[in-house]
Amino acid sequence: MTKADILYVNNIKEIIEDGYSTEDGKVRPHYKDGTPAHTLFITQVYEKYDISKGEFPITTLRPTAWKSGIKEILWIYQDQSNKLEVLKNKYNIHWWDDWNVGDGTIGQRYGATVKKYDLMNKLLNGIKDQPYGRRHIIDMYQYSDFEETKGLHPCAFMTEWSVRGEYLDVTLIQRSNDYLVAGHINKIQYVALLMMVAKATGYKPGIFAHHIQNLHIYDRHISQAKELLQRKPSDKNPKLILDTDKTNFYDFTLDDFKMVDYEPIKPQLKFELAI
Ligand SMILES: Nc1nc(=O)c2c([nH]1)NC[C@@H]1CN(c3ccc(C(=O)N[C@@H](CCC(=O)O)C(=O)O)cc3)CN21
Ligand SMILES: O=c1ccn([C@H]2C[C@H](O)[C@@H](COP(=O)(O)O)O2)c(=O)[nH]1
Repeated sequence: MTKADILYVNNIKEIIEDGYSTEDGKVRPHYKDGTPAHTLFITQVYEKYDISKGEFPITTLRPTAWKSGIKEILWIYQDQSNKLEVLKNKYNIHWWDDWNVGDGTIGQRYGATVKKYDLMNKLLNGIKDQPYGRRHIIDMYQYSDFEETKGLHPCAFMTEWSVRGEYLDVTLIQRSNDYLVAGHINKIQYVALLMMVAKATGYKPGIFAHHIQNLHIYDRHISQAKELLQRKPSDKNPKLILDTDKTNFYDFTLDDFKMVDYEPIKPQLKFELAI
């Protein structure tokens, strides 16, 4: 059982047993049939994985769409796009379709924000020019962007980066996390980003930390959560590897990544999305 599996099971148990229910109030998301999508949630969850010591945040209790997750990261930070057409045609990902704001985009959000403020280049140049700087931050939570267009506010919205000798560490700050639909994917995505930024700036991937303000399970996902608690994890310790000589951040592709020792428990679970 990996560290990730232990934390995954503990968080699911804590949410089911001690989570606070939103049923006493109004909520924004709803299911396709119009029913409000309530959650059980816990707050201020913090996890730390030392990638340089072989720790890796992937659960083996279910398959994780890690390839699609990495492709979404390329869409945000390399293409710096908010266009669903790019996500579909270039990467064959459809999971943002329900958040089309009406013009084929997800609004002035995520990749469009990275582009508007040139956040990725500022980060890469900042780390190269002043390694021990304490201002290496990407912040996609921009209120002026929210006023510009409709759209879901970014969930995994901020990263803070630190050089520590030969290592690069990152903290992902996430305001809201749909634990069973995206929780497992979000972590892999940002380890992949850590690996790419580290390679592009000449460091080794160090510590990945993740702070989640509101970690929730939707009411229509509770039976799947209980099913996960019944499963026995794999005895393997999977790892993601970025295996390439490339050093230009914008040249990395999915094919440069390999997942080794990955034998997740099947079958995959199905979820009704809260929109
Ligand atoms: N309620 C909610 N949860 C989310 O996780 C979420 C949103 N809304 N809104 C925007 C995006 C869309 N996200 C999604 C939506 C669906 C899948 C999903 O269905 N994943 C399946 C299929 C993977 C595949 O296509 O390969 C999975 O097995 O992980 C994943 C992330 C993450 N975000
Ligand atoms: O990368 C992502 C994107 C979205 N989510 C989830 C978290 C919430 O369940 C919804 C967003 O709803 P809000 O009411 O805006 O919080 O999407 C995620 O977990 N990861």
